[in-house]
Amino acid sequence: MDLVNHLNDRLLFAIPKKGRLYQKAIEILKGSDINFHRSQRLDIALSTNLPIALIFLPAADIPMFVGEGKCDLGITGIDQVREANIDVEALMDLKFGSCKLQVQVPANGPYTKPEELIGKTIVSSFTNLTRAYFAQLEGVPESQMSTRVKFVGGSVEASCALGIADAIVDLVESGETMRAAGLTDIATVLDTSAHLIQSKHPKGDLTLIKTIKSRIEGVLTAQRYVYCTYNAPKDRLSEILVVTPGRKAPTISNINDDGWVAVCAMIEKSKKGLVMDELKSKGATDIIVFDISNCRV
Ligand SMILES: Nc1ncnc2c1ncn2[C@@H]1O[C@H](COP(=O)(O)OP(=O)(O)OP(=O)(O)O)[C@@H](O)[C@H]1O
Ligand SMILES: O=P(O)(O)OC[C@H]1O[C@H](OP(=O)(O)OP(=O)(O)O)[C@H](O)[C@@H]1O
Repeated sequence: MDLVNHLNDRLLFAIPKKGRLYQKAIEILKGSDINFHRSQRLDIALSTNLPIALIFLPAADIPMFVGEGKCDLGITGIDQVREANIDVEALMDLKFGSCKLQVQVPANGPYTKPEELIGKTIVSSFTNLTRAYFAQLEGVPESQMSTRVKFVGGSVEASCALGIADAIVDLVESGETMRAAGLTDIATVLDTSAHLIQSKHPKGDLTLIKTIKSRIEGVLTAQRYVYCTYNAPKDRLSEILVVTPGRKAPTISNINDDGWVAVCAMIEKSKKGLVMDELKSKGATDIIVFDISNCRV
């Protein structure tokens, strides 16, 4: 099938084609019921249930495609958006791909503060952000800065050991790569995570964009919350409800026992242990927690 000829009447949605963001981005699409079949080695996939075409691109190229309006929506790291210095709308923090862009130096070397690197050589894949950071540190425009910034596309962490850099600016999540290369961090240039981004001048159907956004919000909410239900004695209800206020308010239903009601509320997954302990200690019984597979909020 000539896929390119099927793109005109579809909303183009840019997705990272590989790397750290790929798997989680695919999970978001699945959770949002955006079904598609991607043929091997093809970077375009037509959704089978919505007028959407998924365009698989390197994470670093997505800001440009969305910024220039070639794609209406995209998923990429906010680091890539800032590095590309392209004007797009950051619609939503997707809460994955979280890491820091950091200044790193040899752990047993002479540098302990970024100011000590002024006039030295820094290697990074994020040369624009690195230049901007050191120009600001020097207090001069980039055209006048003395710090040299060189580009390396990958394995940036090897640059100091190989003698091409005094320091690097690279992403750190667990810190394993940094420590394995004998480096330590001395400053943070940027905190980043994956975002849903939108063109400032979308060409596609605005209602569809709104629907996609609401579905993705639903996926994120379903990941963050669980559904909690329990029975509560009426005479302690007010103190028990404080524990599970719900997103809007808890649902309270009568049950076939005059002294009791059933309560349902969404609670934060990360707090469920504490919430269940507290409910029990205040007299609630039959406390059950369910995962939420999907929701709209
Ligand atoms: N260790 C990490 N932890 C979390 N997020 C990361 C990490 N490394 C990168 N990211 C995020 O993923 C984005 C893409 O990085 P990645 O290293 O996957 O790039 P890539 O060049 O597309 O893939 P590859 O490294 O496989 O060539 C980064 O811009 C950042 O937002
Ligand atoms: O702090 P950590 O958990 O070790 O993660 C940091 C590493 O992850 C990224 O690289 P990636 O592994 O994606 O490969 P790359 O160097 O080819 O980009 C990043 O560039 C760091 O090297």
